[in-house]
Amino acid sequence: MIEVENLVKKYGGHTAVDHLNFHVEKGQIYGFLGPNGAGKSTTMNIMTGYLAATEGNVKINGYDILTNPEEAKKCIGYLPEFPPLYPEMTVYEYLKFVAELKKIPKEERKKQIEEVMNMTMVTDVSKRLIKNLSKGYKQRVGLAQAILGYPEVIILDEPTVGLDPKQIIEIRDLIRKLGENHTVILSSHILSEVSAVCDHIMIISKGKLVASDSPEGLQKLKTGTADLNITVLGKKEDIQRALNNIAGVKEISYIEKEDAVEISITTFSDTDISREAGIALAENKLPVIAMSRQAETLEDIFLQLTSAGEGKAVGSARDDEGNTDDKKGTEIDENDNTDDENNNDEEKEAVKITAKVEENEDDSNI
Ligand SMILES: Nc1ncnc2c1ncn2[C@@H]1O[C@H](COP(=O)(O)OP(=O)(O)OP(=O)(O)O)[C@@H](O)[C@H]1O
Repeated sequence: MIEVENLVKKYGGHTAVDHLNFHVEKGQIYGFLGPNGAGKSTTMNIMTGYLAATEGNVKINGYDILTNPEEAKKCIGYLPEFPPLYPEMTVYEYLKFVAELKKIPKEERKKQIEEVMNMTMVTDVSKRLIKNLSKGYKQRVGLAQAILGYPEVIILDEPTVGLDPKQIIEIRDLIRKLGENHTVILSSHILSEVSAVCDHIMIISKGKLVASDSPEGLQKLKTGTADLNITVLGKKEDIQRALNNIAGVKEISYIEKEDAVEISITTFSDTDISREAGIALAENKLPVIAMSRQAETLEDIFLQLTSAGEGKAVGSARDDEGNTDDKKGTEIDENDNTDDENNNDEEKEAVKITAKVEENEDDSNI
């Protein structure tokens, strides 16, 4: 349905998209996931004919987007990161204008406009000027114009940005519904967003595809470990002695503070030694002042993939022949993240900030 081959985009000396290859099959929801600046919008703009590639090509239903743009574009509905809305038009006028541009037969226009307005929940504001709508409602109008004409492929660049939590859930439901009859590709920098709705996730980092798999397949990239962090009052030697005989410990490290020791114990995720460790420390009169256990999450994998090595392929990314690479996780070069440790921290921070923004998103409705 969509074939992206050897795609490269350079902005001056900066390579935003770096030899991307992937295929999109009919009737699935694909998530294009990557941190800010990974190259998602650039790739989507090239796929939809908004931007020319430096190298490589994109075919939609066999039509080359560069040499046969009219036929290729007929198959696509696109919600860009910044939807090209006309602020002086009402919602209905704008959708009518888009329906004309998309050459939807006159007798079908009214019905289709009403259907997509219902689907995107903008019927209530159909007579309002677009410039007076909130960001959330503008985004829905952008989505409505992408769906008009019911194209085979719907491409959505960060479709839930600027929406409040309730609207995010509504738009996710809508995307799931669209996925029943359309191929949908959506981009996001939020892992929970794509894992909630997508059948297949492509992770992009620094312009390269670093993983391409189902959410379940990506789960398998987990190392299956959990970290138990304990802060104990006492001497390191006494604590070491107390914890010495506990089975199931993969790794243990101690950081000595003034009168306390911070212990970090790595175990397999199905082994929880918190109770045993607590008892052993209590029996040795070593007071525990804090204890927490954290299993590795899909988010950790996302952070590892987008900060490790310079975009080495993992997961089952297809090669040019459509073969899949089954060596899941084996090609992440752990020694190759020389200057990326800081990025990892920055990205962790970015993920935290994103989560906060999602939680606090303003719901100023219209
Ligand atoms: N017109 C442009 N001129 C120069 N550099 C650009 C231009 N557009 C994008 N870039 C750069 O290309 C890289 C990829 O940008 P792109 O917008 O595709 O990333 P993204 O993954 O969509 O990020 P975001 O989620 O922040 O939109 C970034 O480093 C960006 O600064």
